[in-house]
Order: sequence, then C-alpha cells, then structure tokens
Amino acid sequence: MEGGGRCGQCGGEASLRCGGCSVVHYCSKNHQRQHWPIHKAQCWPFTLATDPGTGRHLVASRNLQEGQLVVREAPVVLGPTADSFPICLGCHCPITEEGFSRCPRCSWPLCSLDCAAAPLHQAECAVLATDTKGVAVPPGYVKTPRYDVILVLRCLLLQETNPAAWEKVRAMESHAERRRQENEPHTEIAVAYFTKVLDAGWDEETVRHVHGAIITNAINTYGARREALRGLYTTLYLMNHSCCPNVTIRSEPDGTVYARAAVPIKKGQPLLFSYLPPSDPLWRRQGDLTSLYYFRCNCERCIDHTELGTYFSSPLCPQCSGGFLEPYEGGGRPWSCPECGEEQPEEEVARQAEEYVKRIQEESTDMEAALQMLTDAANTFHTNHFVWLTAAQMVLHHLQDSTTPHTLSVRRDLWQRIIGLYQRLEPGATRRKGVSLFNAALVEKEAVEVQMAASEKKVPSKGLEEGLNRAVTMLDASIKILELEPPASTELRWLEAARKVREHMFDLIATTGGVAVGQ
Ligand SMILES: C[S@@+](CC[C@H](N)C(=O)[O-])C[C@H]1O[C@@H](n2cnc3c(N)ncnc32)[C@H](O)[C@@H]1O
Repeated sequence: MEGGGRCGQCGGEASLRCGGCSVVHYCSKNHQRQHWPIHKAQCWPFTLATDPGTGRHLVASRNLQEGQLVVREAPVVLGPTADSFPICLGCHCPITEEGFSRCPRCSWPLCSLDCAAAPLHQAECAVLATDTKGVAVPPGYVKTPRYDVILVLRCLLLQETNPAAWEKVRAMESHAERRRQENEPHTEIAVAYFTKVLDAGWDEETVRHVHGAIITNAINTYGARREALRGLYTTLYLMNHSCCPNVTIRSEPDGTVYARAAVPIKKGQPLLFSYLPPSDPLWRRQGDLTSLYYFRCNCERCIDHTELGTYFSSPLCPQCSGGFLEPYEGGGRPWSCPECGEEQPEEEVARQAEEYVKRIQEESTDMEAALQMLTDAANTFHTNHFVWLTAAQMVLHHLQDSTTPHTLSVRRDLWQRIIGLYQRLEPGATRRKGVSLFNAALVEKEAVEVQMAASEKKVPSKGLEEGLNRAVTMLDASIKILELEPPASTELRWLEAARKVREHMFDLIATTGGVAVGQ
C-alpha cells in the first residue's frame, strides 16, 4: 500500500504501508520484515475510513471469522461512572457503609486510609484538595452524580502524565459546541467546577471538550467486584455504532477491552458495536443516541419497521388487534397499523410500554403474579416485544429453583424463545447468548435429574438421553462462546460453571451407555 509517513522501523520517510492494518508505514520491505516481530501484536485487522454522514470509523482490512479478536486495548484513563455509589478513588473497589473512609487530604471517599497513598489517586488528590469548601465531595453512602468530575480530572491530568494520550483525547469527537448551546446540565456543572472551584488553571474550552469527549467516547466496563467503571480508549473510540452490531466488547477488571467479531465480517465492511443495550426499545435507543451522541441510527434494525421481524417495540394494534403498530422510518411521525391504519404518537406508544414494564417490575412479586403478567403482556404486545421479554425474565427469576413438570416446561420454552430473540437482534457470539444457552442447558439437566429421581433409578433411561444430548449440544455452543471471554474476565465463572455441568452430563450419559453428541 502507498501513502506517506514515518517508517515504523527506522523513523525515516516512508511511502509503504502495512497491508494488514494500513496503519504503520515503512521505508522498505526489508524494514517491514525486521519490524514484524514487534508489529504483529498490533497489526489489527482494520483501517480508518471517513464519510460525511458518520465521520471517522473503522473498516475491516481483511475477512474476519466469528469470534476473531479485532483489537485488545487498555484504557488511557479509567474511573467511576458519572452517577455512582461511593467507590474508592485509590483502587476502584465499591465502598461499603461500614468500610467508609475519607482521604485526609481531599476528603473523597476511600475504602481504607491506605488507599490515600495509592498511585492512581495521587495527582488528582492534590487538585481535588483545592476544593476547600468540599462542594463536589460525595456526601456519604448514597449514589451521587458528583463522581462525574473524576474521569474529567483524570483526563485533564493526561496533559502532564501522558502527552501522547492527551493528543488523542484532543482528537476525539466531543460535540462540545452543541452541548454548550443546549446548556447540557452535567457539562455546565463540570465546567463551573473546573474553572471556578478548582485552582488548576484549566480553560473553559478544554473542560468542555474533555467532558463532551467522555460522554461521546467512553466505554462502560466492570471492575473486579462488578462495580461500574468507564474508560477512554485511543483506538476503540473510532468504532461507530449499530443497534445490530457485528462486534462485541468484553472487558477485564483493569479496563482492558477485547473487541471481537460477533459474526463473520467481510473485508471492507465497517466494524460496529452497540453503544447501548440492544434490549432497549426503539425510542430509548434513538432518544439516547440523539441526546448523548447527536445522531439518529440508520442501522438495518432501526430502519426496518418490524425490527428484523421481531416487533420488539411494537404494541398490538388497539383498534383491530390484527396487526402491530409500526414506527415510521426517521421517527417523528405516529406509529401506525398496516392492517387498519390506526395511528398513535410515538410518545404514547412509549409511555404505555414503559408503564407496563414498571408494573411488571412492581407487581411480579411471586411466581403466580409473574406468570399472570407474562400472559397479560402476550395479549398486548408481540411475544418478542421488550415488555414481554421483561415479563419473561421475571418469570424465569421466580421459577429458577422450580422443577415441577409444568415449570420445567415453562422455563424451557422461555429460554428457547429468548435465545431465538437475541439471535435475531444481536446475532453471533455474544455473551448474552452464551449465558442464555447455559441457562437453557441447566433446565435440561434439572429435567433429567427430576425424571431420574422419580423413577428411583440411578441411571437415566434411554428416553432421557434426548434431554441429556440437548443439554450437551447447548453447553458446547455456550462454552464455545464463553471461551472468548478475556483471560482475566470475572465472567469466566460462567465458563467454569458450564464446563462443570457438561462433565456432569457426560457422567450421566456414561451410566446409561448412551452416546452423546459432541463426543
Ligand atoms: C465514539 S465516536 C465514533 C467515532 C466518530 N465517528 C469520530 O469521527 O470521531 C461517536 C460519534 O460518532 C458518530 N457516530 C457513531 N456511530 C454513528 C452512526 N451509526 N451513524 C452516524 N453517526 C455515528 C456520532 O457523531 C457519535 O457521537
């Protein structure tokens, strides 16, 4: 590939580029060969592209297989989410009510006084301590938006601690001007705090940019104890969004992110992950994408009135009950029934569904109530609708230890439907699918055990082999997906559990003399 730059090996002028990633330049083939042992760890399979509608984005530079690693990246800054329960600024562990300490210098919460000296907290502590009245100091053991300023501060400090990373942050999209025009409250609070309260000499424009860059580009991750964190990544920030993504993002407790191809991706296709939970309905996704990221999504799911045939956000038509109210492409117009033409404003469709979800969460207090809510939801929405999904999840929660023939059959049916739904909304090797397959396999395992106990035999009959084999097939599929979890991920507990159950299944199969699939 042609194109000017500096040689990755000698730093001299270079007109060749690595054909794998198109990022690193070389002055000669010889220097490319010499640099390969170092470069191969960073020769990621994508290149940067730009278009007027979606800006900069990453495009596959070669064909990718399902599950293939696209990029592994550590954050340049990691910190609490904007709205957080007390979290230790020295080690990021959640702070319990009993273990609540405060830094003697800046008064921010810590898990113990030892963390006052933690390297992560040093530079910021000196700055936070200039807030002499403690206006932003979290008040106590409550969730508070005051944590918003911490990642902003850590970013601003990159100017001294990591100038190369700071340059990348400066290059990030922030939509700062639009946020300023809209008087976006979190931004205004942060700007006032950094320019009027803290004594560190930051100018308004820089603070606006950093605050906006975090909202636009930060990726949410989890720490070792599942505490919510967010980080900035100097390569991954270039990946655009789709509600029907082809890339999945998983992280380790230190914030290292692994982006993998969820499905096979052809050379030249954009690499896209979902900035939002795919289990959000259309209006929530478009609302958040517009207010936080300033674009309207035109992915295949969002422009399809049926959301890929799922009717995930559509209620049954209240007029004819023969069709579902469907959205208009581009939004802003009433949803309508293709059968009878009945129309309803989007706000009304959203209000009714959100109220229904609230009712399900409040009223599904036991198994019977949850089952009743599920039946009601199926009469009002499609049985792929997100309200139905919420009701189904509540039923599964209440039935998780129930093993009567009826409840086993309900659990089996619900898991199958949920897996089918996820498969359509978020195809490929996603954690959600891996975990759901594991849960579905558990139902098969429990069904086998119940039947064995009932027959008072210690070995499953030939008839039970079917259930065993179904479980093994699902466990194999689940394990294949969960093996893609990063090496230090806390989610590996699912993989461990799935492997254990699989072993147990084979023990049972061995006692029957049956032949299991996958052996
Ligand atoms: C994390 S950045 C992605 C990189 C960005 N395109 C850039 O040029 O810096 C997120 C921003 O990219 C744009 N973007 C991302 N996905 C998009 C999409 N599907 N359609 C339109 N714009 C998109 C929006 O401006 C969004 O605020």
